[in-house]
Amino acid sequence: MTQDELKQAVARAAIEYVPSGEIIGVGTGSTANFFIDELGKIKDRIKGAVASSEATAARLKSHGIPVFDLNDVDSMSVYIDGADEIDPKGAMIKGGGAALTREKIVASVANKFVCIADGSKLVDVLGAFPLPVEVIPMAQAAVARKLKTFGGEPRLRMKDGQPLLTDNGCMILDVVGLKITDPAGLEAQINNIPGVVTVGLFAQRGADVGLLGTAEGVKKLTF
Ligand SMILES: O=C[C@H](O)[C@H](O)[C@H](O)COP(=O)(O)O
Repeated sequence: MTQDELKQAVARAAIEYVPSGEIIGVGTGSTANFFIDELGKIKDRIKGAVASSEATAARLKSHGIPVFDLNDVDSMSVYIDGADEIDPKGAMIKGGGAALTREKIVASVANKFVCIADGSKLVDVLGAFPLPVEVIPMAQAAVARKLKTFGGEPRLRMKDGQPLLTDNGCMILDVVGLKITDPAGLEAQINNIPGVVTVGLFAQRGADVGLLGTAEGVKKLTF
């Protein structure tokens, strides 16, 4: 099976977690995109969705799925999204697609986080994937100096020769070479650096369910 087929399989499996008549939270990225395409097939069953990025909002709308402003939604049963890495306790690295801040906000309002990913994303220890940190632009050099003290090498994410700007008008530092043995502790420490908007560690609020695509089928993990 190709990686895309594995992503499609978990996207289909996630439909089981979509409650009828409700608004759900929807993540960002290639796996989330496959999920949105599946959601489009059952769109009449749901009231709508809250999007974690402009790209996701556009894709939801292209399927005719109503997109709600988070400020108009008090709670959601479920948030469904991909991950760059997930560990055996459900802690994740996210933000490879630069959507980490809105993803963390929307996920925080949902009762259940369902992580959908191909099986290669399951790791024993987080950190082989560079850890994204969204920063206020005027603070990026100062934050980078602080991040070095954690033992990693921060690199400013670029696009077309310019620093990439997120949906929030901020920049991303990707921290290479971290071996993350205490994800929740590191999440708190990095979030505490002035100028950091969000760190792409989702450990204090990790996944509740993992649907992982493998050649043998979709494996379900509960955390
Ligand atoms: O910012 C992007 C998100 O955190 C994605 O959920 C993550 O990068 C995984 O993306 P993909 O499903 O494309 O591997």
